[in-house]
Amino acid sequence: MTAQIIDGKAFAGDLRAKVAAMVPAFRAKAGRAPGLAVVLVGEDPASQVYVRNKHKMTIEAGMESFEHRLPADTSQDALIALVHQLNADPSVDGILVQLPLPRQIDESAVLAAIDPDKDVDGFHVVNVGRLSTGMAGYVPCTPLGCVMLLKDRLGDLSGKDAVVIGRSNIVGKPMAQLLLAENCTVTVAHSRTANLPEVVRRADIVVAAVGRPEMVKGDWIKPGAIVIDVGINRVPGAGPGKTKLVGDVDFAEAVEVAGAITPVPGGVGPMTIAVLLRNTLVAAHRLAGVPYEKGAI
Ligand SMILES: NC(=O)C1=CN([C@@H]2O[C@H](COP(=O)(O)OP(=O)(O)OC[C@H]3O[C@@H](n4cnc5c(N)ncnc54)[C@H](OP(=O)(O)O)[C@@H]3O)[C@@H](O)[C@H]2O)C=CC1
Ligand SMILES: Nc1nc(=O)c2c([nH]1)NC[C@@H]1CN(c3ccc(C(=O)N[C@@H](CCC(=O)O)C(=O)O)cc3)C=[N+]21
Ligand SMILES: [Mg+2]
Repeated sequence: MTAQIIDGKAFAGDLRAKVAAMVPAFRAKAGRAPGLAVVLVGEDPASQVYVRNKHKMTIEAGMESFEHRLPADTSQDALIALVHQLNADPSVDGILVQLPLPRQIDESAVLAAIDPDKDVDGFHVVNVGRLSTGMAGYVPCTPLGCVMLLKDRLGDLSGKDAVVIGRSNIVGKPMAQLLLAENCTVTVAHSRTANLPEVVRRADIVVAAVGRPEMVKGDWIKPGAIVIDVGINRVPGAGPGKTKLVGDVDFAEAVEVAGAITPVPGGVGPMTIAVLLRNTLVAAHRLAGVPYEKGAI
């Protein structure tokens, strides 16, 4: 049996179309477009690609995109001053500071400076606390995108055994919180986990967010399990100087065992940007006082 391939790119395209379809009504009521500000510090090539894609898709959704590019030697105070300026700007509904930041800058200090009501990444401690206590708030885009794909495939997730590999603040931990909120039995694995293959073999749902190319092997997967591969790893490709993207899961092996699996590229990655636009639309409604039908998208 070969796994079904979960087409995150198509799902994300539908989600972006739904967001775009709601923008004209918002514009009519609020007298302005939703606005997303993206701040990039330094010249990391991968980050530049993501920021360019975000800008393009924000415009395509009918929203305003404000790009702020700062040099790699920017001070923490200067970055926080920009964040304060964006907090106060009524045309900005969402603020995203691209991570990772250069080493002279304390990430948590910058995230703490973002107005929680504009924190469309869901990284501010207030939104982290809201997620873990079941209050409404902004949920990190990548994990929320993963849950959307899982619910589309499985419907109700109640009672499923889920294993999340990775415990970062931006993927693993919020992923575990969301699965818990969906009534999964959640195990969070990490670099100190003993017998990782055995732990993964128990899971009906496997979410891999590790950053190690093709680490999760086919014989770690319970037959029929759903595999969500968050990993984005650039590795040498066919031919000199060529590179390709692979996930944290050995796709060729896992596809023979899993019930369904996300590919890399074309799986979770495109969902992240679509959810970012969705969160920005929600933020715009809240900040402008325009009612947003709960669960509209
Ligand atoms: N598709 C998307 O939109 C996004 C993709 N990503 C990708 O997801 C991956 C993870 O990102 P991120 O969470 O930021 O990464 P981090 O490096 O912040 O976290 C990696 C986690 O994996 C764990 N880990 C490392 N090695 C092992 C191992 N051998 N066995 C088990 N666990 C291990 C670490 O454990 P410990 O805590 O013990 O060190 C850590 O918790 C990356 O490939 C990244 O590029 C990230 C964000 C968005
Ligand atoms: N504040 C902040 N928020 C983030 O959400 C954030 C961040 N910082 N820093 C970096 C990570 C990574 N990330 C991705 C977004 C889209 C794709 C994506 O679209 N991937 C495509 C391929 C893209 C390519 O070809 O390189 C795909 O998987 O099909 C991947 C990764 C968001 N991140
Ligand atoms: Mg990190």
